[in-house]
Amino acid sequence: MLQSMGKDIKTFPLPPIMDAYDDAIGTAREVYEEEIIEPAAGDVALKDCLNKEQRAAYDKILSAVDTDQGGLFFVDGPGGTGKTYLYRVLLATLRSQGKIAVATATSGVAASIMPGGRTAHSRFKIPLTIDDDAVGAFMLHFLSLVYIASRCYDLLCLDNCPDRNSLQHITVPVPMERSERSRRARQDNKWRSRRGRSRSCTRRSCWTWMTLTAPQTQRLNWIDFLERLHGKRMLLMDNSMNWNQFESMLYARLYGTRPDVRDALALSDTHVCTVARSCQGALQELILDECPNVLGNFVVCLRESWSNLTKLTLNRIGISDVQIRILMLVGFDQLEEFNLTWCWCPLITDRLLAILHASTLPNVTQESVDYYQHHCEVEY
Ligand SMILES: Nc1ncnc2c1ncn2[C@@H]1O[C@H](COP(=O)(O)OP(=O)(O)OP(=O)(O)O)[C@@H](O)[C@H]1O
Repeated sequence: MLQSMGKDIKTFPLPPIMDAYDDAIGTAREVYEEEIIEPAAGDVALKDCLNKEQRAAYDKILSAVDTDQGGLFFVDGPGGTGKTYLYRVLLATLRSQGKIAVATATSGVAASIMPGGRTAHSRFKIPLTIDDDAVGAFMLHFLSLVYIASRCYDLLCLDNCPDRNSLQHITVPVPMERSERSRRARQDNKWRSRRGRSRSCTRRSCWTWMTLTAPQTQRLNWIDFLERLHGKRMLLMDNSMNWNQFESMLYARLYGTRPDVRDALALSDTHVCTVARSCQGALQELILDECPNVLGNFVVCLRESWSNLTKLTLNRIGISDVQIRILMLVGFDQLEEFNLTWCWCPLITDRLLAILHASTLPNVTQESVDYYQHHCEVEY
């Protein structure tokens, strides 16, 4: 057929692989690859041609990005009504402002018609072998929110979303207004603990608050993950039997040093606060003291084993004025126990967690994947 048109297969070579990424630049590959996409000047100008409905969607979505409020929008319409056109303009506008807009689609064909488009499976490293569409769809949205919340990306377009229902289960958290008290405290460069002691609060805004009680191998992967999300200050509550080993690895990974304090509450301003198994009383105090001052991006609560402490943590955070973007509870069946009306909270079960680890985290070991495959009985 090609020959009949005077062509040859050699006229259509594979696109060249241009991998200019270099670890040494210190930017994550996912961010680098999106940052280098140049918006076509013509695409930015297309915004003047948007029709009324497209313009309304464009304004609403851009406003959610510009005001830092976030949002989850489902753009629907019959074929040929201009959805991809809208994405094209949005992508170009944000990219021309130096923001990172990620164009993904669930099929290669759909991805190829968006500038810089990639399949979601490729972008988020979702394994193609996922057998349950609902899980796959949920993961797409979940990961997109994680990336956006982590400030890696400003906007994510997911064209040809396979499962609109999964969107209905997800609402995006609206960051809470910080109270006057916190603002004043920050201005004074002090905050007052429950017992009236004053401490410096200048760096508290970057706390990442985690409760980690997952198996050893998984825990290390979470550290990689959070590192990638630029979360540097962490409070780890841990009930690991292998506490010393874990703690050493954590410190070595983050700081190249070992902690001074072992098997004790070690709370300081030096980025990582660790709490050992034997210190539950101290931990309780810590929660009461520190939670009102957490302004981090994430609360990650894994497992039920410290249910009471987790509940205490959540209640403390709930009554404070925390700007929490994503709360994940893993393996908690009774969400109503918690006062969660203030926060977006998907329930991540073991199965989802296994996929998350297997697909997105670096250095996932076969051992950790096997662990979940053999121990996961709860289905999403
Ligand atoms: N406001 C507009 N001004 C001019 N052309 C437009 C406008 N909106 C869409 N188009 C054109 O209409 C055609 C169909 O638009 P588009 O591909 O965006 O539709 P779609 O809803 O994504 O379709 P599908 O669901 O089949 O993917 C394209 O050629 C596009 O350039």
